[in-house]
Amino acid sequence: MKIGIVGAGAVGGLLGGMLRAAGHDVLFLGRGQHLQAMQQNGLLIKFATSQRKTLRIKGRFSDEVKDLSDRELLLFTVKSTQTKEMMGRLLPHLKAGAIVITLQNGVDNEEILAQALGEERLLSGAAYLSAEIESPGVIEVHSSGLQLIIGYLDGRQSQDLTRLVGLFNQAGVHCRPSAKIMERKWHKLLWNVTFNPLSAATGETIGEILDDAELHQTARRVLKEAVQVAEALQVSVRRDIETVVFQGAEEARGHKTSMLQDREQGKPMEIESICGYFVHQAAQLGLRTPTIHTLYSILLAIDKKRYGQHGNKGAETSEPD
Ligand SMILES: NC(=O)C1=CN([C@@H]2O[C@H](COP(=O)(O)OP(=O)(O)OC[C@H]3O[C@@H](n4cnc5c(N)ncnc54)[C@H](OP(=O)(O)O)[C@@H]3O)[C@@H](O)[C@H]2O)C=CC1
Ligand SMILES: CC(C)(CO)C(=O)C(=O)O
Repeated sequence: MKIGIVGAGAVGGLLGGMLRAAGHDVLFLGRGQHLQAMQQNGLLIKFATSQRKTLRIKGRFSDEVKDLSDRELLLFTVKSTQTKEMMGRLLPHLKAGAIVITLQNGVDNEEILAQALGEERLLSGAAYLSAEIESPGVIEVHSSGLQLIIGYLDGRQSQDLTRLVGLFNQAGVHCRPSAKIMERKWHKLLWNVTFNPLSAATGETIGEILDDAELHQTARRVLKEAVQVAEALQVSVRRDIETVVFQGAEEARGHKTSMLQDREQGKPMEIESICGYFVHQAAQLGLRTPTIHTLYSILLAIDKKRYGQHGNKGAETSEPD
């Protein structure tokens, strides 16, 4: 199958690399020094916790969106700050009938992508893995497992879905289908909103947040506010969500959230998708989310300092101060 990786960073590079290693024809779209390093030496994937310690991937690495025009499957893995712009650039080059899977965090990317593409060939996926670009051309994987749950937005079961699930499993990525993918994405988002903004604002790891009595209570307040918004939006939230989120956090004690990594690396943070989304929905629903709102203001102020008046929204084209 001809596969294209739209944003060959941590998630895209890792999953594309696994698919390439399984024998698929993969084209990686990237940019900057990371792309140059991949073009020169291939992509190196280091598994920090697994027996299979490294994987050297030789493939096609490009910064030209038009090179994706013969791809049958596209993994959409840019940060959510770049969703709209990237989809706008990709759309004119998409092969008729090509399938797109977004593996981004948050629940708002699907709306933007569906508006451009329609829902017929759009899937969403929840990626349970932890990876980062360690240095140009090198991706380090921190999680011991790589898990994906994928599905069509309307819950449709189809041969295409079965085929895609098989494709990932054959490549060593544990994948299962879901008829309720957006419910899954919401559950992941509830984890992300609980820890990502707080960690990015304070510089603390998950374990440090759990061990600090004040921050721990703040995280619990964030989750309560977020669940209130989710339920007002008719999302079916599991009853034991608090237990599940905080148990999951215990298992990720050493983890630096992607938002904190972005802050430390001078990259735009996914403030709107992870945090602003709740603030804006709450405002429309007439709900109060004071803890989330405070974190949102702090993160916006951080990005304003780094990127100027437009903050995160201007970050695609501005360099950090
Ligand atoms: N990392 C993780 O462990 C997990 C991440 N996620 C989610 O997955 C999504 C992707 O995250 P992640 O992989 O960490 O992000 P990365 O920043 O590592 O990867 C995105 C890549 O896309 C590149 N890119 C952006 N715009 C363009 C462009 N116009 N042309 C070419 N390349 C481009 C980026 O380059 P540049 O750096 O120059 O912008 C970067 O290399 C996010 O929504 C994240 O929340 C979900 C689960 C786990
Ligand atoms: C915790 C993790 C890595 C999910 O697996 C994540 O989504 C993040 O840090 O943003």
